[in-house]
Amino acid sequence: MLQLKNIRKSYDNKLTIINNFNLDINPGEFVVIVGPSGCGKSTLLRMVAGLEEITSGQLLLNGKDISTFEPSKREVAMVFQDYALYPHMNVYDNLAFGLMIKKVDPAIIKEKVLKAAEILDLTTYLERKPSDLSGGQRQRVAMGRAIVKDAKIFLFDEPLSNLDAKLRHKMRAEIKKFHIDQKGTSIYVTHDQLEALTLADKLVIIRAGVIEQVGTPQEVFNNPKNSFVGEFIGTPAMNLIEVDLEYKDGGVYATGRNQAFHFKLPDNKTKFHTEKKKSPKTAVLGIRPTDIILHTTEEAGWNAKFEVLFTELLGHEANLILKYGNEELTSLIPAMHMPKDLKSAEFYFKLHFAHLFDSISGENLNL
Ligand SMILES: Nc1ncnc2c1ncn2[C@@H]1O[C@H](COP(=O)(O)OP(=O)(O)OP(=O)(O)O)[C@@H](O)[C@H]1O
Repeated sequence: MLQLKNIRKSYDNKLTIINNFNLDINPGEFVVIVGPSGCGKSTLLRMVAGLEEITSGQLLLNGKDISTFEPSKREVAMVFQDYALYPHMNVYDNLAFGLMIKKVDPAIIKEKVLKAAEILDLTTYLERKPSDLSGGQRQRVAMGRAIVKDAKIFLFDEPLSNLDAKLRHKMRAEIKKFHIDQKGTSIYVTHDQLEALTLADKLVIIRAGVIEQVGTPQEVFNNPKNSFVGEFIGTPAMNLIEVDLEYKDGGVYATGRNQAFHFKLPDNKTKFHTEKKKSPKTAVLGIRPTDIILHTTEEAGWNAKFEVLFTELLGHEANLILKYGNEELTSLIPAMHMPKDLKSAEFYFKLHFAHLFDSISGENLNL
């Protein structure tokens, strides 16, 4: 088990990049750390690898503090975004190099390299230089170097960001398979929330070096702790709409700016009032694009008319940009449901899936 306890990183004791970072990582877990560019993800990973000094806090591996250990003594292997392959060496030597430096018996090196090459389907490329490989093959060589190290913990620093979309999708599946086959523990850093949702057993969302939420992808997606997480996870991004709240007739009513819509909130969204006895005058309504659908006559209630500003056809889905006052909302609907009259189409908000966030702190009012 790997534990990060009160980890802090600052440069020159002034600029704090990571603050009070606490995380438990269980054996065999695939942990994905996701956050916007510059939030400290790579720094965190480099501290676990031993490539960056930890300013304060503890890094415990099975209870033992390894925060001052040399990288080679940490049982970790890191796969970098730019693969960090030696350009003048062929694949075999790239895989073997780390072991050669450690003066491992050549027969054992050969055995390990050939095994790693077989696992990663690289056997026919062993003589090639990195420049003669595709992006995906280079990525596999980088993973091969992690395998031959016999590491228990694999660290991935945005390993797919240099690949095109199709290959990224393929390599994502390969990395997950690699993790399962190696029976190791993986920590994977990305700013791509789709990669995060699809790979993680445990998802960690960070902003400016601080953890915003930890949970399974489903937990985080269904119950975002605040509007930052709600907007960051899920694509297209969650719509955030400022609303005024009114408390009357035993219910809570929300009104959009410019009176664009007015509706009673479902009971499961008003626990902040009924159970926590809070009565804020304003809030931010978070609603996912897939929860704004075209209104049909069977559905009663929470509907409003919008102009469709423009449409993006994505094969079987369509992204609609709706005009709301001076703002825009996004709706994602099946392409076959495209409205006929784009000037005035009626949409239905699935409010029982919406979220209400505090106007100032952004906290989910119902959690
Ligand atoms: N040696 C350094 N001295 C001062 N600041 C640094 C140093 N190295 C990194 N930083 C700063 O630390 C912050 C976090 O950097 P880091 O590379 O960890 O972010 P990241 O979340 O991995 O970003 P990205 O997704 O863009 O790779 C950034 O603001 C960066 O400018």
